[in-house]
Amino acid sequence: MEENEHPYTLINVIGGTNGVYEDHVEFLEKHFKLITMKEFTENKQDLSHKIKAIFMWFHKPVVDRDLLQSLPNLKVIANCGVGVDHLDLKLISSFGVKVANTPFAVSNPTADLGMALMLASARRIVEGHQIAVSPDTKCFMADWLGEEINGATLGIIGMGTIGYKVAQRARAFEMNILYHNRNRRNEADEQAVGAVYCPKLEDLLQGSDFVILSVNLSPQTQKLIGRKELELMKPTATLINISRGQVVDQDALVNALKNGVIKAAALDVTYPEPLPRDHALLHLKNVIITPHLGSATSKARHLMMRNMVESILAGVSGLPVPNEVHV
Ligand SMILES: O=C(O)C(=O)CO
Repeated sequence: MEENEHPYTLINVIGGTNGVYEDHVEFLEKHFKLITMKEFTENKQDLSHKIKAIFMWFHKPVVDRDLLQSLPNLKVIANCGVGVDHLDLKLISSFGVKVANTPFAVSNPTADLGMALMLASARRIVEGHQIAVSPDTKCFMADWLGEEINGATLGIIGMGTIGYKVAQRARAFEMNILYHNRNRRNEADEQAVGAVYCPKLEDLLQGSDFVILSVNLSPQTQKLIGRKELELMKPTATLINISRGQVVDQDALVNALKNGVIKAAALDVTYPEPLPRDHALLHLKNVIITPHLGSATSKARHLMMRNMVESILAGVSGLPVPNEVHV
């Protein structure tokens, strides 16, 4: 393809662990002329009218009013992942720019990770590994007792695509399922996984052995789980977060974990990420933390990239944008 046939796009990070991998770059280059943020900054005059799309890989580049003003022909921003809480959707839409995300690419691996965290916490996998590899360990199969999840009650807060996939998995583990969501799911969906709707969050919190957070971050869900909510949970319960760190009041969580208000937490997300090395959550024995691994599988990352390319190609051609996020 000739260079001038390419719709222009803007890509920020290439290479590195959090970047766009080499084979992904080759794939993108089949469709687009790629311009890095650095190249754009150094040559704004020439490039600003040419750029029609932003390829947003893990929150980069930062899209603010200045950037939007400097890209008069921008049509679409494709965001990797489902969460768009780092984007000011109203501002972007006021520039006539569309935003797309990749909800289907991330839902299975994120739901899998929720189950992995629940099982790891219940069966003390991380502690078990440390015991197994410790030079001081003399005997196995002693007192490292955990809990079984079958027959336990899982409360799912946020029954969107990811929450529902968690429910499907939990059903296979013979768990009882409660859920709380803005909108109740239809009867067929509920029956397929045996989920019971809790219009009141407190009923879910009081009745669950494991509580998993799979809500979007919004002003309504910011610090949804604070001191009051933690105190409603069973002292034997575990909190699992696969949504966003800000959904939990972390100071309240630290207190709850230190004082036996709840038993344990398993967190794929924190605020900030990573936590400062002296943060209390990193030093509590009853906490497992993973570094935001929800969508971190090679299958998901490739699918994300493919979905983003599809959204950009449609957006720059004025066609309906697949996976458009509406304000
Ligand atoms: O898709 C996202 O936004 C995620 O954070 C997946 O973990």
